[in-house]
Amino acid sequence: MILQAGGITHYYKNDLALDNVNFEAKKGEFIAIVGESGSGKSTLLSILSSLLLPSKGELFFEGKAYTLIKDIDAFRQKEVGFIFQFHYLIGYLTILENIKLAAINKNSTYIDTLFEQCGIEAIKHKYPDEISGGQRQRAAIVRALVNTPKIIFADEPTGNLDSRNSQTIYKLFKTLSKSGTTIIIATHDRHVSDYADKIIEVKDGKII
Ligand SMILES: Nc1ncnc2c1ncn2[C@@H]1O[C@H](COP(=O)(O)OP(=O)(O)OP(=O)(O)O)[C@@H](O)[C@H]1O
Repeated sequence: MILQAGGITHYYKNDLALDNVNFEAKKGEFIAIVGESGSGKSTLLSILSSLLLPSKGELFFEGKAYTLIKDIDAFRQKEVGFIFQFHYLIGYLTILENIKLAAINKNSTYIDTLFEQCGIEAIKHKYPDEISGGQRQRAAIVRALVNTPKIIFADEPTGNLDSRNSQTIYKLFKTLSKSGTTIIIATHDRHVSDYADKIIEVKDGKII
């Protein structure tokens, strides 16, 4: 297992958002966390990705407890990648400059390969407001991949895309997972079941 979580419980002040959740992901697995609004998907994803500390529970990355990871900043920069509903690209920079900003290793050949893989090589010198929403989200995927993470976490990555663009993103996730990157996404979109290896449904803070 690349990621294991046990007994994850989370409270926001006194409100229970997650109740004793267990979760595991294998290398190269594409897992979708689905559920109604407010069910706890984002909270679970934030905890799994180390952005939020749970009130209770244990997390392990490649068998090592998160609490024992000495350099959590390096972990977030190198081992995992993040994609959000809003791409957070910087409007003053071209797509390529946005990617290079995030890249530890600025090797252009590797970055070009990612652009090709995500089908957006033609727009790399454009600015975010000159391209479509689907292209912006694919640029955010290139950025998430640039430091060769082992796991990609995506929170509502297709939340502002139409169904055609959503399918392109899911297909890309599927291809990435087949080449060994673990993909964990939170989404309302049940069409993801056509692509994901595993669907986890969250309801009222519990996995059902
Ligand atoms: N920062 C916060 N402070 C207080 N309560 C919160 C906070 N974030 C989430 N909650 C509450 O925790 C519960 C789970 O929220 P969460 O955002 O994880 O659900 P979700 O399934 O991702 O919802 P959505 O699909 O609408 O994003 C909800 O009851 C929500 O109101």
